[in-house]
Amino acid sequence: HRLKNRNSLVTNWPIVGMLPALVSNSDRIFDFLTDMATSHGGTFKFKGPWFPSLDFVVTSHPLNVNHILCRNHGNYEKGPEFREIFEPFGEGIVTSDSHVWKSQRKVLQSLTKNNKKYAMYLDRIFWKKLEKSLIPVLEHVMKLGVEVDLENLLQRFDYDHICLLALGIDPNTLSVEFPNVPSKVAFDEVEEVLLYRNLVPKMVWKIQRWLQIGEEKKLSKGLKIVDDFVYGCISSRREKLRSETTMEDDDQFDLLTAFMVEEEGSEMSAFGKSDKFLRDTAYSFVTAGKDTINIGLTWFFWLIATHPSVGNKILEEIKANSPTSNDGNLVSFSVEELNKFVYLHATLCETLRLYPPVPVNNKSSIESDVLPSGDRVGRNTRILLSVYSMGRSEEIWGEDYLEFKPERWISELGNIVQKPSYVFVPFGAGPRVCLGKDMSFKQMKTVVINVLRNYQVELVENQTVALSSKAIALHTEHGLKVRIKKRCV
Ligand code: HEM
Repeated sequence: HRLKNRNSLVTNWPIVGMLPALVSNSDRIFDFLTDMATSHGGTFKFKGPWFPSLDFVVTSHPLNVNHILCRNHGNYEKGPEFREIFEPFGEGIVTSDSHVWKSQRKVLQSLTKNNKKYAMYLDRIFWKKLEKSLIPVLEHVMKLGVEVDLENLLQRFDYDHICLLALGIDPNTLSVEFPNVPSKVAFDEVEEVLLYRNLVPKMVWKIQRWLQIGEEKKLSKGLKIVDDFVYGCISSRREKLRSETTMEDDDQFDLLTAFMVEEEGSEMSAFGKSDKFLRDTAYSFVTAGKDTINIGLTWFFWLIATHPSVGNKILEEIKANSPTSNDGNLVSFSVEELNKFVYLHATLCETLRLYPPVPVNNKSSIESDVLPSGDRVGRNTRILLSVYSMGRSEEIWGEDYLEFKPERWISELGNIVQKPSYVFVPFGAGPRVCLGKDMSFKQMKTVVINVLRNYQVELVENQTVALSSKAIALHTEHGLKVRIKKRCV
């Protein structure tokens, strides 16, 4: 075995396979995947125990990623194993495949891209949350002079916003009291257990589920709370729409309402509208959107605080493109106006390169295939596209790949350098690319501009800001402690 494994960073042991290496690296899992992929030319085959199988392929090779996400995407799906682990998602878009995914995608795409009512509602609720929750809470902690966990604050902002967007209800988790709202706590707990299911052999979590012990007991409890919350929103929305002959609150156009009010025969009503369908769609949407923007922003604020010259350039850009008098009012920009913030856009891309909120994109092959790297994958093989490793690849980004350098995104003419979609994939690529991409950029920019115009965000000294090992998304381990001070202009 020593001889066989002499060129590999991990040993493939009899019976247990490479599991010991995975377990001993579980606190640095994304770096472990990066080490594995890099030392094997970008693609690595992980051998799990003999039984039950835990084999997977991890790749960060751009041509393989392009092949899987775009060129031969028909052969790669989320797969039955992924759906089994993420069974709380039901038939929602995030876990579904084939015709179920196609019809959901068509409907959600037409809603998010072409529906004016939805776009207006989206802007309105985002603005309301910014003006009435985020800024007042920042103002409050500034006046008290206390430290605050910026990640926690931004998470609450995202959760309230995505619930308003999908379910039409504001759980109000972002307020000066920082309340522990049961639905949010439960959503987070469910996610933790799903990560656990990813890391242990199927047999283990299935036995725990059958006996209702350990993590699986936590999952059942959490899911009950989440389901009560989501089904509650569905029935109160139905009730409200039934009791109104004309839609009183015509501005309310959340996801649920959109499904309930669309004319028969339109794409949105084509599904039928069972409560279970609405629950699965809304659940997927909330989960896809609740912990992405805030992760991007958390790492952004950390990176600019640790690279003050970058922060100063962003401030100059904000000053150059904003109304001259800063009277403390918030400023809103159209997408076209936001395009002028080239350095800010570059800094956000650089942040997402090094800290992609979704660090690993899961796929599964349908038929066996040969990847462009020459690696063969069998039928029904689990494949992890390591987006995190791609962002830290010397081959893709050059020898300064570990440096935080927004300039790499700006051309000599001062425009954004468009990277091929398969080397920069924090939002995925191809037919399954993220449906919230444009909205995310718009919201991240608007939050940054309004926060930085009015406040200095200072890191609390002597804290360790590290990647979390307990989440599917790229959270920090202990949060991001900051102090907020008024910006003097
Ligand atoms: C920085 C922010 C975000 C990042 C980095 C991100 C990233 C991703 C990634 C990697 C995927 C998986 C693509 C695949 O399966 O190949 C995805 C899918 C998706 N995202 Fe996002 N996302 C973000 C924000 C959002 C927001 C705010 C929403 C909702 C409003 C959203 C809605 C979705 C949906 C519905 C899908 C499923 C698409 C499908 O399977 O067809 N995302 N996103």
